[in-house]
Amino acid sequence: MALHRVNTDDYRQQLAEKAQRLQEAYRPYTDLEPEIFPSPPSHYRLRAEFKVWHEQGRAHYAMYREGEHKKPFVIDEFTVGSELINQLMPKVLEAVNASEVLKKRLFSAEFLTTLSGDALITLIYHKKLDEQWRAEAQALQEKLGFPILGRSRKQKVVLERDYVTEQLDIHGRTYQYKQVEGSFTQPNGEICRAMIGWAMDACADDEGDLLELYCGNGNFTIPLAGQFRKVLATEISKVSVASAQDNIRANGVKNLDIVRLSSEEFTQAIDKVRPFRRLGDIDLDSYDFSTVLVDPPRAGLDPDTCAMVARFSRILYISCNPHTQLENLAELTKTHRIERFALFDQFPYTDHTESGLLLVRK
Ligand SMILES: C[S@@+](CC[C@H](N)C(=O)[O-])C[C@H]1O[C@@H](n2cnc3c(N)ncnc32)[C@H](O)[C@@H]1O
Repeated sequence: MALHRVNTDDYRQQLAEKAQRLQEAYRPYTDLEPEIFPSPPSHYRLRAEFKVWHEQGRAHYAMYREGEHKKPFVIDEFTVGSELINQLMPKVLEAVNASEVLKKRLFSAEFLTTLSGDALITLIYHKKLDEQWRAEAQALQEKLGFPILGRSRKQKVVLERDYVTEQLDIHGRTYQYKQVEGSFTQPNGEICRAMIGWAMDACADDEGDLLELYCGNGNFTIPLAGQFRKVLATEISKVSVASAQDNIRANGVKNLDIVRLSSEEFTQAIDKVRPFRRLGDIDLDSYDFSTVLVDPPRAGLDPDTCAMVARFSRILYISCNPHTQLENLAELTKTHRIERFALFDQFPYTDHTESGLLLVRK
């Protein structure tokens, strides 16, 4: 289904059906009913990417229907996108259509917004971006009051900044995050808050140290650091690690180290298969890990990481793909039982499901 327009009256029903499907799928491993975290029924997506379609000299936003990748259809609203995306869409399009320089060979427009009201617009072209483009994009940026970023093959033109700043209120505290264009950020802001709050509750009476793999920009790590003695987090993306370092400073966190290591590399490091210079002076033996948090990409945990994670007393496993989480559960439930089970409706009106599990050693 194309998601530019949705029927919000169906929301509760589709969520109930999704919860039932999830419960059925996990029944081999747990009798628990999932705790359900609903999304706002509209305007929940903080980022959006549109194809730009040119017709009779005018540019339009367009999307593809699933399975129809040759023929996009033109849209003029995007009800699942944040209010701010919907406010910016016509303004950007009007300015593009009023300027040959901004319009010519523009093929994609991306919007990144935050719950706290920040935004960044990326315009992507099939042409080299020159001084004239820069001047016109600068004028548009000033008119909009939000930064514009230009991209084309091997070119990235940052006029003001290439990131947005998010502020999330969770359990009475406000956390600040730098979110860089092109790097991973949770698409549904309210669900992101719910997931972090749930993870904090799941670790509330934990003592010891936390290890986090796939930590992104420190989205979970920074609030969770307040609940542990020491935290070590790892992530593969250079850009996300750099944002995480900035986010540590911005939030005044003192007990957290972030290292750029893939989960496969971290598994080798902790098993002393080989040393990693990227660990610097971090002594892995100085940690008394009680909990591991994993939030892997759709592929789930590779077999070696899964086996390493199974050595922890408590495993907090956030997943955007129940199929791979279930594959990992076949292994993890040999040693652990599921104590908490949650459904976060990150992607309403689609079959995509985000789930959370707390596994505790039997
Ligand atoms: C689903 S995102 C979660 C990020 C973070 N937990 C958050 O809430 O924003 C998965 C993250 O895993 C990272 N990643 C992908 N493959 C990885 C690997 N093999 N090892 C470590 N990190 C990886 C991605 O760069 C991405 O930041």
